[in-house]
Amino acid sequence: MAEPVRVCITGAAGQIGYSLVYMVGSGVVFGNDTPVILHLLDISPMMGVLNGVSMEVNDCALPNVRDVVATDDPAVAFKDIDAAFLVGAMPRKEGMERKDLLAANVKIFKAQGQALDQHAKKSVKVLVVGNPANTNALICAKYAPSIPRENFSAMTRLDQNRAQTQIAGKLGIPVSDVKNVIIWGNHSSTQFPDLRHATAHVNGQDVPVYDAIKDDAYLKGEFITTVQKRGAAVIAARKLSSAMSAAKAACDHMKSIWQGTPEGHFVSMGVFSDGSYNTPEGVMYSFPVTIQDQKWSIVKDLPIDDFAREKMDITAKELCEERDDAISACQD
Ligand SMILES: NC(=O)C1=CN([C@@H]2O[C@H](COP(=O)(O)OP(=O)(O)OC[C@H]3O[C@@H](n4cnc5c(N)ncnc54)[C@H](O)[C@@H]3O)[C@@H](O)[C@H]2O)C=CC1
Ligand SMILES: O=C(O)CCC(=O)C(=O)O
Repeated sequence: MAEPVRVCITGAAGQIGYSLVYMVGSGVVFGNDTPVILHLLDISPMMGVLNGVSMEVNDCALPNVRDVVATDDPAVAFKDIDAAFLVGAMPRKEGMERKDLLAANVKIFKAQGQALDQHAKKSVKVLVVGNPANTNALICAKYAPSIPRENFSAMTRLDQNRAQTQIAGKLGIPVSDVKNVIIWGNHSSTQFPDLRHATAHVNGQDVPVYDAIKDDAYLKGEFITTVQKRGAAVIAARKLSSAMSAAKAACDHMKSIWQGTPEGHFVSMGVFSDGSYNTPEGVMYSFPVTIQDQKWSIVKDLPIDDFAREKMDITAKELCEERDDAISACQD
């Protein structure tokens, strides 16, 4: 068996945490041959609940879980960790946009960036889930200057999973037969779920989704708004934000980082823009990436038509505004 991987989950006493802790412990992310030591962080008033979560993980008798550390001290939670799921943050309520959370949540990510900088391994891979995820990831990386900024990413995998599922449902095929859907930009209602480069496995071959569905009005209209507004639809139905699906997407994202992407497949995640596709350099923009040896590369040179360009610019503008607001909130 490999050496244990130390994995921190923040907000571990919350909704997403409740599913995520189990999934990470089950071996689906780091591999069945890789033991994990779970570092669970939440705030002091939640320690009773967190201890209950910790008891339950132990009671799951998961062969991969070597130890569980439950704490309200970031210095303990981030000590020598290899991977972090930063979930702990306030979720939005009905009627709010995710950016309405910025002022409250961004300071958490400033403080956690500083703590990661001091206590985590320099090779730590940090996935930011707490909203607004792209901008929180940017702030977290900014305050952790000793950790390479490529090690930080923001979650748009839930949007990718939602988009794939919509298309699979429309075609009546398994979700695994839809590939290379792209989420561009922000994990917000301005995101652009793009099917121009996606394929579906139909009648024994991979065909472009546009050719398989043959309904441009749907693909450029209802499909996009359904994915953009899916988070709000779940809140309206459940009176709570997505949790099980968010935990699954977080596992998919970290598994892609840890285990790489299969040949010919790409996945979407928020990463630092290098200006690719004329996006603003330095914001955490969601791009299609491939991953090898735990390093991501933006998929280059995909053709972008006028329809896509306009949508990619709208979400870029929002990310620049969020970045500016976040930087001033951190100076207050
Ligand atoms: N990027 C994405 O696709 C998604 C992001 N989210 C976001 O994830 C976040 C968490 O959502 P839920 O688990 O539903 O919320 P929740 O309210 O059920 O749990 C959040 C937990 O974080 C804890 N927490 C708050 N401040 C903390 C801090 N400084 N350090 C450690 N823990 C802290 C809380 O005590 C609570 O236990 C929200 O911001 C939500 O909007 C949710 C779904 C999808
Ligand atoms: O929509 C929200 O604000 C909470 C959960 C989320 O980000 C999502 O479901 O996509």
